[in-house]
Amino acid sequence: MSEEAFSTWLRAQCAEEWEAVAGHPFAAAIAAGTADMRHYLEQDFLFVDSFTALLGAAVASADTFEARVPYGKFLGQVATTEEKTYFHRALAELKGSTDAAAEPVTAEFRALMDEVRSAQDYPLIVAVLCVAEWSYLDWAARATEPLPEGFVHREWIELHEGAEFRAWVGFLRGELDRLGPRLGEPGRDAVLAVFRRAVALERRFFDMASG
Ligand SMILES: Cc1ncc(CN)c(N)n1
Repeated sequence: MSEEAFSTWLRAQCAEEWEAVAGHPFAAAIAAGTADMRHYLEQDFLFVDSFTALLGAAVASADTFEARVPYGKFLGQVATTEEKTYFHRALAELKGSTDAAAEPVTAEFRALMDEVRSAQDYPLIVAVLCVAEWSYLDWAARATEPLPEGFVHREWIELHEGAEFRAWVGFLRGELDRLGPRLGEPGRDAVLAVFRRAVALERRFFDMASG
Protein backbone atom coordinates (compact mmCIF):
# COMPACT_ATOMS: atom_id res chain seq x y z
CA MET A 1 0.00 0.00 0.00
CA SER A 2 1.20 3.52 -0.71
CA GLU A 3 1.39 6.42 1.75
CA GLU A 4 -2.06 7.69 0.82
CA ALA A 5 -5.05 7.12 3.08
CA PHE A 6 -6.52 3.62 2.80
CA SER A 7 -9.96 4.84 1.67
CA THR A 8 -8.37 6.98 -1.05
CA TRP A 9 -6.29 4.01 -2.17
CA LEU A 10 -9.32 1.70 -2.25
CA ARG A 11 -11.29 4.07 -4.41
CA ALA A 12 -8.33 4.59 -6.73
CA GLN A 13 -8.15 0.82 -7.32
CA CYS A 14 -11.60 0.94 -8.89
CA ALA A 15 -11.56 4.50 -10.21
CA GLU A 16 -13.24 3.74 -13.52
CA GLU A 17 -16.10 1.75 -12.03
CA TRP A 18 -16.48 4.35 -9.27
CA GLU A 19 -16.91 7.11 -11.82
CA ALA A 20 -19.45 4.95 -13.68
CA VAL A 21 -21.51 5.00 -10.46
CA ALA A 22 -21.10 8.65 -9.46
CA GLY A 23 -21.57 9.85 -13.02
CA HIS A 24 -24.26 7.30 -13.92
CA PRO A 25 -27.01 8.63 -16.22
CA PHE A 26 -29.66 7.44 -13.75
CA ALA A 27 -28.01 9.40 -10.92
CA ALA A 28 -27.84 12.45 -13.18
CA ALA A 29 -31.55 11.98 -13.96
CA ILE A 30 -32.36 11.92 -10.22
CA ALA A 31 -30.45 15.18 -9.83
CA ALA A 32 -32.33 16.65 -12.77
CA GLY A 33 -35.68 15.48 -11.42
CA THR A 34 -36.41 13.36 -14.50
CA ALA A 35 -35.63 9.82 -13.26
CA ASP A 36 -38.49 7.34 -13.04
CA MET A 37 -38.10 6.51 -9.36
CA ARG A 38 -40.78 3.87 -8.74
CA HIS A 39 -38.93 0.67 -9.60
CA TYR A 40 -35.67 2.05 -8.22
CA LEU A 41 -37.18 2.93 -4.83
CA GLU A 42 -39.08 -0.36 -4.63
CA GLN A 43 -35.74 -2.14 -5.00
CA ASP A 44 -33.92 0.28 -2.72
CA PHE A 45 -36.48 -0.34 0.01
CA LEU A 46 -35.26 -3.97 -0.02
CA PHE A 47 -31.64 -2.77 -0.06
CA VAL A 48 -32.22 -0.55 2.97
CA ASP A 49 -33.52 -3.48 5.01
CA SER A 50 -30.18 -5.32 4.73
CA PHE A 51 -28.30 -2.04 5.04
CA THR A 52 -29.99 -1.37 8.36
CA ALA A 53 -29.07 -4.84 9.59
CA LEU A 54 -25.50 -4.13 8.49
CA LEU A 55 -25.43 -0.96 10.58
CA GLY A 56 -26.46 -3.10 13.54
CA ALA A 57 -23.54 -5.42 12.81
CA ALA A 58 -21.23 -2.39 12.74
CA VAL A 59 -22.43 -1.38 16.21
CA ALA A 60 -21.74 -4.91 17.41
CA SER A 61 -18.40 -5.53 15.70
CA ALA A 62 -16.67 -2.12 15.94
CA ASP A 63 -13.46 -2.29 17.93
CA THR A 64 -13.96 0.98 19.83
CA PHE A 65 -16.78 2.59 21.77
CA GLU A 66 -16.14 5.85 19.86
CA ALA A 67 -17.00 4.05 16.63
CA ARG A 68 -20.15 2.35 17.91
CA VAL A 69 -21.82 5.68 18.67
CA PRO A 70 -22.03 7.14 15.12
CA TYR A 71 -23.32 3.81 13.80
CA GLY A 72 -25.99 3.71 16.48
CA LYS A 73 -26.95 7.29 15.73
CA PHE A 74 -27.22 6.74 11.99
CA LEU A 75 -29.03 3.45 12.50
CA GLY A 76 -31.66 5.28 14.52
CA GLN A 77 -32.11 7.82 11.75
CA VAL A 78 -32.45 5.24 8.99
CA ALA A 79 -34.73 2.97 10.98
CA THR A 80 -37.09 5.48 12.48
CA THR A 81 -37.05 8.80 10.71
CA GLU A 82 -35.52 9.93 7.48
CA GLU A 83 -35.23 7.03 5.10
CA LYS A 84 -38.18 5.15 6.53
CA THR A 85 -40.66 7.99 6.31
CA TYR A 86 -39.21 9.02 2.95
CA PHE A 87 -39.74 5.57 1.45
CA HIS A 88 -43.31 5.32 2.64
CA ARG A 89 -44.23 8.79 1.41
CA ALA A 90 -42.39 8.41 -1.89
CA LEU A 91 -43.74 4.95 -2.66
CA ALA A 92 -47.27 6.12 -1.83
CA GLU A 93 -46.84 9.09 -4.17
CA LEU A 94 -45.50 6.81 -6.94
CA LYS A 95 -48.03 4.05 -6.27
CA GLY A 96 -45.15 1.71 -5.65
CA SER A 97 -44.96 -1.39 -3.51
CA THR A 98 -43.08 -2.06 -0.28
CA ASP A 99 -42.87 -5.76 -1.03
CA ALA A 100 -41.66 -6.00 -4.63
CA ALA A 101 -39.76 -9.10 -5.73
CA ALA A 102 -36.02 -8.52 -5.59
CA GLU A 103 -34.23 -8.02 -8.91
CA PRO A 104 -31.07 -10.14 -9.31
CA VAL A 105 -28.77 -7.21 -8.49
CA THR A 106 -30.79 -6.38 -5.38
CA ALA A 107 -30.59 -9.98 -4.22
CA GLU A 108 -26.83 -10.01 -4.85
CA PHE A 109 -26.32 -6.76 -2.97
CA ARG A 110 -28.34 -8.10 -0.05
CA ALA A 111 -26.30 -11.31 -0.16
CA LEU A 112 -23.05 -9.33 0.04
CA MET A 113 -24.34 -7.33 3.01
CA ASP A 114 -25.61 -10.47 4.71
CA GLU A 115 -22.27 -12.21 4.06
CA VAL A 116 -20.17 -9.56 5.79
CA ARG A 117 -22.78 -9.12 8.52
CA SER A 118 -22.74 -12.84 9.31
CA ALA A 119 -18.94 -12.89 9.30
CA GLN A 120 -18.98 -10.01 11.84
CA ASP A 121 -15.76 -8.82 10.19
CA TYR A 122 -15.62 -5.12 11.04
CA PRO A 123 -13.26 -3.92 8.26
CA LEU A 124 -15.36 -5.71 5.62
CA ILE A 125 -18.55 -4.25 7.09
CA VAL A 126 -17.09 -0.74 6.95
CA ALA A 127 -15.97 -1.32 3.35
CA VAL A 128 -19.53 -2.05 2.20
CA LEU A 129 -21.05 0.80 4.22
CA CYS A 130 -18.42 3.21 2.96
CA VAL A 131 -18.98 2.36 -0.71
CA ALA A 132 -22.73 2.72 -0.35
CA GLU A 133 -22.56 6.11 1.37
CA TRP A 134 -19.52 7.66 -0.26
CA SER A 135 -20.60 6.81 -3.81
CA TYR A 136 -24.05 8.28 -3.07
CA LEU A 137 -22.49 11.45 -1.67
CA ASP A 138 -20.40 11.65 -4.84
CA TRP A 139 -23.39 11.68 -7.21
CA ALA A 140 -25.63 13.77 -4.95
CA ALA A 141 -22.91 16.42 -4.62
CA ARG A 142 -23.08 16.86 -8.39
CA ALA A 143 -26.70 18.03 -8.24
CA THR A 144 -26.95 21.73 -8.93
CA GLU A 145 -29.35 24.34 -7.57
CA PRO A 146 -32.20 24.68 -7.93
CA LEU A 147 -32.91 21.11 -6.85
CA PRO A 148 -35.98 19.43 -8.38
CA GLU A 149 -39.29 20.71 -7.01
CA GLY A 150 -40.91 17.33 -6.49
CA PHE A 151 -40.12 15.87 -3.07
CA VAL A 152 -39.32 12.37 -4.37
CA HIS A 153 -36.22 13.54 -6.22
CA ARG A 154 -35.35 16.52 -4.02
CA GLU A 155 -35.41 14.73 -0.67
CA TRP A 156 -33.47 11.77 -2.05
CA ILE A 157 -30.70 14.17 -3.06
CA GLU A 158 -30.88 16.00 0.26
CA LEU A 159 -30.64 12.73 2.21
CA HIS A 160 -27.30 12.07 0.54
CA GLU A 161 -25.79 15.55 0.70
CA GLY A 162 -25.28 18.26 3.31
CA ALA A 163 -23.01 18.72 6.31
CA GLU A 164 -24.36 15.82 8.35
CA PHE A 165 -24.12 13.27 5.56
CA ARG A 166 -20.64 14.50 4.64
CA ALA A 167 -19.54 14.06 8.26
CA TRP A 168 -20.99 10.52 8.24
CA VAL A 169 -19.04 9.65 5.08
CA GLY A 170 -15.97 11.27 6.62
CA PHE A 171 -16.38 9.04 9.64
CA LEU A 172 -16.65 5.86 7.50
CA ARG A 173 -13.59 6.82 5.50
CA GLY A 174 -11.77 7.64 8.71
CA GLU A 175 -12.54 4.17 10.03
CA LEU A 176 -11.07 2.57 6.90
CA ASP A 177 -8.06 4.87 7.14
CA ARG A 178 -7.57 3.90 10.78
CA LEU A 179 -7.95 0.17 10.16
CA GLY A 180 -6.01 -0.18 6.89
CA PRO A 181 -2.45 0.16 8.20
CA ARG A 182 -3.07 -2.47 10.91
CA LEU A 183 -4.54 -5.10 8.64
CA GLY A 184 -1.53 -6.49 6.85
CA GLU A 185 -1.51 -7.41 3.18
CA PRO A 186 -4.08 -10.25 3.23
CA GLY A 187 -6.52 -8.19 5.31
CA ARG A 188 -6.21 -5.21 2.99
CA ASP A 189 -6.71 -7.44 -0.05
CA ALA A 190 -9.88 -8.85 1.50
CA VAL A 191 -11.19 -5.32 2.11
CA LEU A 192 -10.34 -4.33 -1.47
CA ALA A 193 -12.16 -7.37 -2.85
CA VAL A 194 -15.33 -6.47 -0.94
CA PHE A 195 -14.97 -2.77 -1.82
CA ARG A 196 -14.73 -3.69 -5.54
CA ARG A 197 -17.76 -5.99 -5.36
CA ALA A 198 -19.80 -3.25 -3.71
CA VAL A 199 -18.81 -0.63 -6.31
CA ALA A 200 -19.71 -3.02 -9.14
CA LEU A 201 -23.08 -3.69 -7.50
CA GLU A 202 -23.79 0.04 -7.15
CA ARG A 203 -23.23 0.43 -10.86
CA ARG A 204 -25.47 -2.50 -11.71
CA PHE A 205 -28.12 -1.17 -9.34
CA PHE A 206 -28.32 2.07 -11.32
CA ASP A 207 -28.27 0.05 -14.57
CA MET A 208 -31.23 -1.95 -13.29
CA ALA A 209 -33.05 1.25 -12.36
CA SER A 210 -32.47 2.61 -15.86
CA GLY A 211 -34.51 -0.32 -17.24
C1 LIG B 1 -28.20 0.80 -3.72
C2 LIG B 1 -27.93 1.87 -2.72
N1 LIG B 1 -26.67 2.23 -2.43
C3 LIG B 1 -26.47 3.20 -1.49
C4 LIG B 1 -27.46 3.83 -0.84
C5 LIG B 1 -27.16 4.92 0.11
N2 LIG B 1 -27.79 4.90 1.34
C6 LIG B 1 -28.74 3.43 -1.17
N3 LIG B 1 -29.82 3.97 -0.59
N4 LIG B 1 -28.98 2.46 -2.13
